[in-house]
This record gives sequence, C-alpha cells and structure tokens, in this order.
Amino acid sequence: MGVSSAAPRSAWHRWASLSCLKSSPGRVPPCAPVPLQRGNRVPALGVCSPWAAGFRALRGFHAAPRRRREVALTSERFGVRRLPFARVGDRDVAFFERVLPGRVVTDPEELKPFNVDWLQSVRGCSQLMLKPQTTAEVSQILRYCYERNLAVNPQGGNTGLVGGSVPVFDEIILSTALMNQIISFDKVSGILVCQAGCILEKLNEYVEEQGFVMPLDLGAKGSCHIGGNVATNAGGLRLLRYGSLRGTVLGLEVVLADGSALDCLASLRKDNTGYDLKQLFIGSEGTLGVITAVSILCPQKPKAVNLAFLGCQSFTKVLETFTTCRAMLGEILSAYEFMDEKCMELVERHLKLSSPVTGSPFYVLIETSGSNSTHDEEKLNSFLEQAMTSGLATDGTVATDDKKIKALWSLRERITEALTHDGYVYKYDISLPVGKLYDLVTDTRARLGPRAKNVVGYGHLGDGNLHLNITAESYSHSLLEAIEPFVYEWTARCNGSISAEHGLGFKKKQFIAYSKAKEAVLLMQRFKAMLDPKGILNPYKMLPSGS
Ligand SMILES: O=C(O)CC[C@@H](O)C(=O)O
Ligand SMILES: [Zn+2]
Repeated sequence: MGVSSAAPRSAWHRWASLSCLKSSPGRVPPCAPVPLQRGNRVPALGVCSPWAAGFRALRGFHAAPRRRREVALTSERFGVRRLPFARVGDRDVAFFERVLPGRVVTDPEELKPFNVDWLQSVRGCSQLMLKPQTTAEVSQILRYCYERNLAVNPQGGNTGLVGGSVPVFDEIILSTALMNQIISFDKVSGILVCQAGCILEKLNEYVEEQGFVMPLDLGAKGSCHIGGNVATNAGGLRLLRYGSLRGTVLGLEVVLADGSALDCLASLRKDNTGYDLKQLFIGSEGTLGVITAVSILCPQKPKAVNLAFLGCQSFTKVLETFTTCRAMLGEILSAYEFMDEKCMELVERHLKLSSPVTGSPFYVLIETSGSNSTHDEEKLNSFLEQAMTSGLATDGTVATDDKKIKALWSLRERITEALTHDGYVYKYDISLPVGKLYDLVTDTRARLGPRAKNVVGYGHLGDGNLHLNITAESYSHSLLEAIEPFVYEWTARCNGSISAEHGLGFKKKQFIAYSKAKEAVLLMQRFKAMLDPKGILNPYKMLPSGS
C-alpha cells in the first residue's frame, strides 16, 4: 500500500502509526541457537566462554544454504594445478597430535564442512584440521609446516564469499575456533584486546554490557571471527559511521609463515614510530601471516537508535534521499543501505519475511544512532517529513523499539541468505562512484537476459558499495563467461574497485589488475615473497597465479 507524494500529510500519519515510539538502546542481537557439531566440544576457557568453539560456521544466525548436490572440487571446476607442496603423512599427524593433544581432526566426515565455503561454491580436500588455543601453538605449527613445506589454510568462521577461507587442494586447515579468549577491555578508552577466534556477535554482547559496541556489524556476525574480519578487512553495516578496520584496529599479533610471532598488539590511539606494519596484514586474507590477536577501538554504545525504511520510485530518488538525510541528520546518521524490489521479492519468497513497505522499485534503510532520543527523533521526523513532502520517498515506516528494528534489519541482512535459496549465486562486490552504482545492475540485467534467473542490486550506498548478485539454476561456465570480465571491465571504466569489502580470495584473484596498477601488484608479490618465501600461507588466493 503505497502512499503517494500527492498526499504527504496522510503519508506522515502512517509513519507515526507504524512507529513504536519508545526509545531503545540498540539493536537486539539475533539469538536463534546455532547447532553444535558433533566431536567439537571444548572446555570453557577463562574469562571468555567458548563462544566460537566448535560451532559449525553458519553465516550469521540463520540456516546455511540449502544443501543441493555435492559441491564440485575447486581444482576440477576451475582447472587449478596443485603447487609442489609436501603431502601430509602419518609422521606429520603424529607430530601435531603431540603439540595439540585432542585438537587434531582427521575424520573425513568431520572435515567436510570446513572444506566447503558457506556459499557451497568451492571445495577443497584437506585431510587435516588443527585447532590451536594459543599463539605459541600457532608458532609451533607454522614452524613445522614451513620446514616441511606443507601448505596451510588459515580459517576463521568460514563465512567468506570469495572462496578465500577454504582449502583449494589438501592444505592443512588452521582453525582459530578455539582461540576465543578476551584478553582485556579498558572501560575508559573502549579498547578491546582479544584472541582472533572470538565471534563478532559475542564480542559485541560483551562490550555492550560495558556500554560500548563493536565498530563493525555484519550479517555474518553470528559466526564470523574477529581475526577473519581483520584478515579480510570486512566492511559491513556500520562503516558509514565508524569507518573501516584500517582505522579502528589499533594493533595485531601475527604469526609469520616461518613461525615467528610478530607482536604489534599496541593499544594506543596514537603511535607514529616507524611503518605501520599491522596495515599490511589487515586485508591480506591470510596470505602474509596468521592473525592471532587483535586490539580494537570500540565506540560508545548509542543511547537511542531509530530505523526508517522507505520506498523510493527511482534510483535517482534513492540518491537524493541520501544527500538530504546526510544534510539533515548529520552526525546521527549511522547506516544508509539500499535494495531493489527483486531483493525484496526473494527475501519474501524464500525466507517468508514480509516487508511493511511494498510496491516500490527501491527501498532504503536509514539508521540513526545518537545519545539523546528526543533530539534524534526530532531530527529524524523533520527529515522524514521533508522526504515525504518533496516526493523523495513515497511510503515508509519507522522503528524505534528493538524488535521492530531487528525485523526491519532482517529484510536487508538476510538478502545474501535468500539468494542462496534461489540457485547458484554469482556474487560481485563493487565500489563505484555512487551516482553510477545501479547502472551496472541495469546493464548486467540487459546483457544476460533470460540466461540469468535473477539479477539483483543492493548494498551500502552510503559507502558507494554495490552488491551485484546474479542467480541461475546451477553453475554454468558459459554464464560465468558472459558476466566476467564484463562486470570487471565496466567497473574499471568507472575507476571503481572489483572488490569493495569481500576481498579477492580464490575467485577474484585473477582480476586484481582491473583495480590495481601493475607496479602495485608486483610490489604485493614482493611482500608476499619476503614474508612467505615458500608460499605456504593460503596459496592460490588473493594474488594472481604464479605468485
Ligand atoms: O551477499 C552479498 O553479496 C553481500 C554480503 C554482505 O557484504 C552484505 O552486505 O550483506
Ligand atoms: Zn556488504
């Protein structure tokens, strides 16, 4: 039921009637139980309960994608050749059993979910997973692997979307699942220091109890590990407000390929002594070292959170709404997300979620977070009134209570999940000048025609980040060839980035040149050769083949 811009006052009343005007402290973390896989129980560890331990990596808090047929082996589907690493033998397993008693997994059934990515699009055949609890254990493992020339796949929550978190062949999986201790939290500065395997949502719950929030928020929060977030420089829903991990991560502890531990775990806002080495590991996707601990700056928990969900009649209106709300909401604007009507259709069809606002080609989610609910509501209300009277939005609803906020966010956060129910997903994560963001969706749709089942566009408009997703009944090489390099060439013509926040992993590494100069790639390869001369860390990922 749309409210036309010709009737702005009645539209405004609709806002009010849908609002639950009690102030709320923030979004309620999703709480559906995550199933525990057999054989993975661990004892409680110190101050930090075993949040991460042994939980099968479910992206976020909802079910993993429907299991269809067995996922093809990456090496076969993509025709990759194994590099000449050593193969794991009985003597290696015996060594690891001594170092990590009871934390060495060789059972093929138990290994299965850790060999396949969350999207069920790539699959390796590792026969060994190691679960260290300490940095010293990670050092011992890597020292041994380096000597033996054994390849290693560092793995956090296995929620990545570019095939970076699972082995391509038989790399040893080095899981951070048992490295789930909080090391310290400073209530004055808001600086949290923790091990790499802590689950993002659990960290958020922990700091929320002390009046803070984590500076990043992702749909995968229920299972992703902070170490994996940092290794991939994850962006997410709060980047607009709190900036990227390159600013909020204050320090890292990293174990290098040869087993040496690099202590850059500073807890200082300011430190101008030499090169900022931690930046090299943020976003390095496990190819330069294994992140074992993170020091991160947490912002104050907002006292008042409001969420508006609006329908817009065109992408131009989505952009104008953004400009207007940025001007009118200023410092309290904390998220500006958009999605097209196809996304809404899929979320409704596959997940049975219903949207309170329907009948528009585009939708936007606008979140405000501030310290004074009266002030924030006043500002939001005058923005909404302006948006309605000027016809920027034609319909909408506002939520201020946790339950409604959570329900509205689900419509956006669960699009990824809905897509996996629609078929095989070709996923693109693009940075573009914001005005051109949706043209790529329109052009891709026109190019693919009926060969694609659905072509959808959504994302972090406030950050200039489009998530272009294409679904088809099953994987098809010819469809892939129709999409790539078309999407990358289109992006490069606009000086965009072919990976805004998901990284390059296995799937995008060959395309790095669309976004980086030759000299930059060469320098990356030199860093890789210097820090990991044998190339044992997450091989076949991030840098083009041959490096
Ligand atoms: O599935 C995608 O394409 C995007 C996933 C994630 O980055 C999001 O913003 O929801
Ligand atoms: Zn995203």
